[in-house]
Amino acid sequence: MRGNVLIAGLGLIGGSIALAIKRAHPDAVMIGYDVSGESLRLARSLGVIDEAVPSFAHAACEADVIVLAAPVAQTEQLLLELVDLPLRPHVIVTDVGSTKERIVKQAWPLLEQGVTFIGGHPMAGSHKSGVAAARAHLFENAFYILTPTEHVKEENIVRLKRWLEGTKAHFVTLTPKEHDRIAGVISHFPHIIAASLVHQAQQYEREDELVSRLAAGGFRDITRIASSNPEMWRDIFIHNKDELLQLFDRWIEEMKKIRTYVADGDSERIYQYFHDAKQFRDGLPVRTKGAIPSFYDLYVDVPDYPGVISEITGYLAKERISITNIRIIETREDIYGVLRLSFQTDDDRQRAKHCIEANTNYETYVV
Ligand SMILES: NC(=O)C1=CN([C@@H]2O[C@H](COP(=O)(O)OP(=O)(O)OC[C@H]3O[C@@H](n4cnc5c(N)ncnc54)[C@H](O)[C@@H]3O)[C@@H](O)[C@H]2O)C=CC1
Ligand SMILES: O=C(O)C(=O)Cc1ccc(O)cc1
Repeated sequence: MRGNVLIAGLGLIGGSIALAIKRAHPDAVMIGYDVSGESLRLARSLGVIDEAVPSFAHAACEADVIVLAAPVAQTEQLLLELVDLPLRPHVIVTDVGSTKERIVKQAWPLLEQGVTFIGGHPMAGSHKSGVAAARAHLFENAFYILTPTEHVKEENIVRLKRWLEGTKAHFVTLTPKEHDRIAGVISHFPHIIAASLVHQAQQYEREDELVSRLAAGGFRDITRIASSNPEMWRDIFIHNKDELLQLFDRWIEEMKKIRTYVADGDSERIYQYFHDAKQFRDGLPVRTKGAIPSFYDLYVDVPDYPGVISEITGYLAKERISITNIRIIETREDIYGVLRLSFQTDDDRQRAKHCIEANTNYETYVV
């Protein structure tokens, strides 16, 4: 498809959407806007956008598709800015925010003006942020929720899906309320649990500094998302307050229940508790990418000679370090190294780094 695609907010998600759209529609002109001049420059130099613009309003009026990819509070502001602008009549406005009810509500004045707004949420990402972490394949196989209101014509939903087909995501239509309820359980609330576990460990560490030295394995796995962007999660919690308050209440009841089993030494119930959780979790559909992405990348500056990849994978295989993805990146001044290796866990990545450094003279980088 041809046309001007304006991405407002060039971070991890805006950048990844831009790359995915360009991959499927090479003739589209990708135009970027960001309040941060640095993000804008970086997006341009990484080739994530074709043009960087200083004015959102001006670019919006020339756009055929507008993707709002700022944090949710700023997305509300951007929606306000769009009201009363002389937008192109066929423009499709969408967003990528992690919450939907407040955003869709904020889009009502636009919808009433006859502008097509379709709320969106690609349900994949990372605890990383910024355009440097953007990938065209970030959303492959992930669910991409759309929350069109009844104002939106079916043909425009189809048109948006075509624009977004390079994401290779699976589109699912939900109401904004349904979205916020489900995202609350499986995405938002777990971030509070992860953060609270970290807080708890930090309090214990005041009594014994061994706590953080010994925190590894399971603790690191379950608390990975506590390293996410605090601003982004603050805004999500403010937006999805009602659902989250209910989740807090249910979680407290859940903790009381299992606490009683432990206090009573009720081994059968404790066993059953873990057993049932394992059964449900083991039955969850496995996706190669999506809600829990593997995002532990190591860049290796390798010389350009045949066999260099098998040399490196050979060293890793000897130490039984599994690689989840391997890719040669075109040499560019602003990308570290040329070989990108992805691992399932941070521990694997660290082991790989030591292994490569021990066996070769190649420089390794964790970005
Ligand atoms: N990080 C993740 O894993 C996921 C995030 N989301 C949603 O995507 C949106 C963006 O998140 P990320 O890309 O992770 O954040 P990010 O921090 O990587 O990027 C956000 C970008 O928006 C820019 N920005 C802030 N205010 C702006 C404004 N008023 N106008 C234009 N640009 C503005 C920032 O300068 C930054 O470059 C959020 O709404 C988030 O809820 C959705 C799915 C996954
Ligand atoms: O790091 C992770 O696994 C995430 O939790 C990614 C994520 C963050 C926000 C979303 O709205 C959707 C997915």
